[in-house]
Amino acid sequence: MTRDVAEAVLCTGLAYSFGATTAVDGLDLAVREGEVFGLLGPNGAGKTTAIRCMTTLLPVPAGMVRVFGHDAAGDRMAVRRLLGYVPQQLSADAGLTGRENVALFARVFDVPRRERAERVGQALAAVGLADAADRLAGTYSGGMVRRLELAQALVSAPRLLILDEPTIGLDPIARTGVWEHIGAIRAATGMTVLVTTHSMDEADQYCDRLGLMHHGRIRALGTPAELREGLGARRRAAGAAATDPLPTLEDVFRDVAGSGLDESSGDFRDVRSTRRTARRVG
Ligand SMILES: Nc1ncnc2c1ncn2[C@@H]1O[C@H](COP(=O)(O)OP(=O)(O)OP(=O)(O)O)[C@@H](O)[C@H]1O
Repeated sequence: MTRDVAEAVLCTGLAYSFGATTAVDGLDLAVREGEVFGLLGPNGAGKTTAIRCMTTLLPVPAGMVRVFGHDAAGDRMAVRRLLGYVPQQLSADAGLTGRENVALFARVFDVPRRERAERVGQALAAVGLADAADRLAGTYSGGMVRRLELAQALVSAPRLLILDEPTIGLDPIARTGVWEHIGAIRAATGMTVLVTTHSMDEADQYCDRLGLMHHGRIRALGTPAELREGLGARRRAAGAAATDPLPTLEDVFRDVAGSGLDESSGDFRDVRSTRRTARRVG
């Protein structure tokens, strides 16, 4: 047990299938306490399914997932108390104000009644929504909705924040805003962050370490620089000139995922994702 405690998340041979479809296929992963860990991978790689297992939303056998040493199967409530989760799907209610949305989560997560109003105010301030707190969420821009969802996840003061594609569908300024708030909150609290993203630029800029998933498993793991340099070294060993430019993260991604980027099934999923986002922010 003590060996695992420094790890915010430890997945050991994590496997999950939907009927005949294997979504996660023996995932081994350790997310270290305090880091921002990015989970990358083409559409259908199994990222969301893996995350849903970590959050206990999908049931897994004992021993496959531990969160700060607590087993996701045997100790579900302890795991849930430790984490905040921002799913891809809209979790804010357009008919409530920002403050009411966050207060709802405070109640659900058992924030003590006496502390609730203060904690809700703090969470809204932490994501830059103090001034807009009493407006209906239906009047918010896409970036504000995402930050509101961040506040909902933060109100229970989680040690681990899990975000599934937090910037999808947002313009560049709103994206930067979301990341800056995540960075500031993490600096203030030491919280661990696990994030999925399709943006190589964001992964490079904001994540301490990355895991590239393909067909349900981690295929490459390291800091963005380690991943780029590793591919560069393999290319030189295979005959590339030493003067060739260093590979980009996108090159690393293509090297790992190969045809996964071009699968026609990915296009449909992409479109579905984008539509989902358009609906959320519309
Ligand atoms: N509820 C479900 N029922 C059946 N199959 C599912 C379900 N959810 C996911 N899958 C399948 O499991 C596999 C992994 O999907 P998952 O959503 O975990 O991938 P992902 O890496 O998160 O993809 P994306 O980047 O598009 O979000 C895919 O083949 C997908 O079609």
